[in-house]
Amino acid sequence: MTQPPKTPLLDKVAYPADLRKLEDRDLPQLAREVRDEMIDAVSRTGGHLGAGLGVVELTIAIHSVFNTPEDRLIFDVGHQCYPHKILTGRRDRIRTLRQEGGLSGFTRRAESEYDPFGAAHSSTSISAGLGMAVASELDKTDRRVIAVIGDGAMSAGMAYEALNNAGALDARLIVILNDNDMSIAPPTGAMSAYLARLASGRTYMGFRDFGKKLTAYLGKNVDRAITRAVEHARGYVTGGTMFEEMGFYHIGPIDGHSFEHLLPVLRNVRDHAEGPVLIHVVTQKGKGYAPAEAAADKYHGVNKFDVITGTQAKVKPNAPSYTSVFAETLVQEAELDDKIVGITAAMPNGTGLDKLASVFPSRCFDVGIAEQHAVTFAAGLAAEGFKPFAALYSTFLQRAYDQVVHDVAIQGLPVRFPIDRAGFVGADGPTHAGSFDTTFLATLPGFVVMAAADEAELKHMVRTAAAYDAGPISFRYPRGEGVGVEMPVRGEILQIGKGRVVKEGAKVALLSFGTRLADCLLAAEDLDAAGLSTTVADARFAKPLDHELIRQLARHHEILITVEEGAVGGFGSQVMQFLAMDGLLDNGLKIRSLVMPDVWMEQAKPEVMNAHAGLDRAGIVSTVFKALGRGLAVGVAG
Ligand SMILES: Cc1ncc(C[n+]2csc(CCOP(=O)(O)OP(=O)(O)O)c2C)c(N)n1
Ligand SMILES: CC(=O)[C@@H](O)[C@H](O)COP(=O)(O)O
Ligand SMILES: [Mg+2]
Repeated sequence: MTQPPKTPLLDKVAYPADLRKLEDRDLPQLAREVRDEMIDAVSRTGGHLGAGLGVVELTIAIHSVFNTPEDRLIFDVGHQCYPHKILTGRRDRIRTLRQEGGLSGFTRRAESEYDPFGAAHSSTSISAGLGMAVASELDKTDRRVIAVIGDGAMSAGMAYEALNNAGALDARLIVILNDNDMSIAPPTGAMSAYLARLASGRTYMGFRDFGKKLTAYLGKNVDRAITRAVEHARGYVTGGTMFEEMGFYHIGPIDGHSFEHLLPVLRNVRDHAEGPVLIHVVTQKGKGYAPAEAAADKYHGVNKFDVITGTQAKVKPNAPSYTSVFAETLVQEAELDDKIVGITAAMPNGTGLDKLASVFPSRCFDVGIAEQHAVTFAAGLAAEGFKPFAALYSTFLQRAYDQVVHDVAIQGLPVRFPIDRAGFVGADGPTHAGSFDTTFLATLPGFVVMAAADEAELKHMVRTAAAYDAGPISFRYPRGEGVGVEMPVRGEILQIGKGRVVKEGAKVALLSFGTRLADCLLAAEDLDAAGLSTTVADARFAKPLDHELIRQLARHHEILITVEEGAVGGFGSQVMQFLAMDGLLDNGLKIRSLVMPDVWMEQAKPEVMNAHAGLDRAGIVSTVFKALGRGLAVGVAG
């Protein structure tokens, strides 16, 4: 491990107020030191590296020019905010990023007054900023609001809804479009191509001169149409037509790594802008760290790494990851069925759909950060007889809920929903936990909702989903590696609504939905050893439920425990509702539902989060003992 870098200038800058005492000529040195500090910190913690490296100068320039935190600075997604955290009183904890008990990897209101709006999901900054700008006008304060949004985040519909509204309201909002020509993967879509044209066809302008000219044109009482015509005639403004037509004053492209470009523009905008302004800033993801600059993904998200070589720590997996099993099985099925197509919302690598794209490029679609569109696009394909797999992370599927309900479920369209990152995801914390999918899907009439207990089950579920044409169907699986079970050459088609008994017992029944099955089996060992003969069943389906199986478990056991890595309202609630309506609760059955607790659980390793949630072996055993009114037996896990 290398020593932390020497940072003499940064050592004098704990807060933006310190930064504002520096001369402009000191800022490049400060930027070098912030970069060194960030690289060192992330090399120890892992996390989002490339995006933060790309906005070091921009972050310094904004804090230097604007009066944060009184002026509001909002980072879209928030994964690029590490330099901001270093400069806003959190440097002493920067090496706790994303660790249990440490700093969040995103902006969070609870963490600092310099984080006026929390994020982690993309494309919310312009809306939130507009709300704040309007609040400032209503409150008659003289506050500036700055939203920094990436070119990837600009692919989401919500960003355009906000631009549309901001232009109409003529609010005093400053949008900085941080264009590094990258999303997590290379960006896709017509908008990305448009930005690339704006950025590449022009040279950066002479900004000292430009800054002076800008002054005259930014006031509220200025007729922007005349101003624009004059500017175009004089060549002060290049491109940007689309933003201008939406009512924004568009400046750029400007070099986001040059303080000479950034400072005069930001100062002019601060002092003179009255209406909405969009500054198109061009940056390089991974800037200033050679291994990141050279990497195809620009080190978007990294494990711990060696600072000298850039080599990331690799943990040797014991089993294939769920994502890779899904991806390989989908390719296998797609080879046999040309109606299968894949859809990702800007997560080709994370969902494994890059594998499908490499084999069948014309049958795999990266639609950008556009989950709502992804789902309705899939619905359109399904309506025409295709078999779309809309592969989304559980947390991002939340954004497309009305599309799931209105465009897919009500019409009974056979869209397949592979749901990755279901359950606790670890370092990304509560914004990314896959908590709610079972709850919000199993409540929809006609939906088939599955969860894989291990990687072989996942293979069966991919095949089952491919074969199922009667309506929407989903299957969830977690982040990380599988259990290490033997894998079938090809998945089986599961009978819809049928679970399986994995281990027979007589007194206690553990009914698992998803990958908690492994802990149920371990808990059963402890319970058997304590004289409590335990049955373990894998429900496979939260909808339709296996009524026969549940009846059998309820009738022949004293206690029934459901276990799932999801929020209340999901599988356990479905089971409870069935038991209640079937009269099976009337005969003294002891039933407990183990779910994620009703709090926003902070980041930690997933196994730690499961233990805190009482969803691990010890938690299951302890629930059984409590239900039976017994203390924990000595020697039993816990
Ligand atoms: C709604 C939503 N979908 C997907 C993601 C995953 N995601 C995080 S960052 C990112 C790329 C963002 O690209 P950009 O805004 O250009 O920022 P950059 O990393 O290039 O700085 C994606 C797809 C997300 N955070 N939120
Ligand atoms: C910021 C963001 O939303 C993504 O970068 C996310 O952190 C990726 O998560 P995985 O590492 O689970 O793919
Ligand atoms: Mg980008």
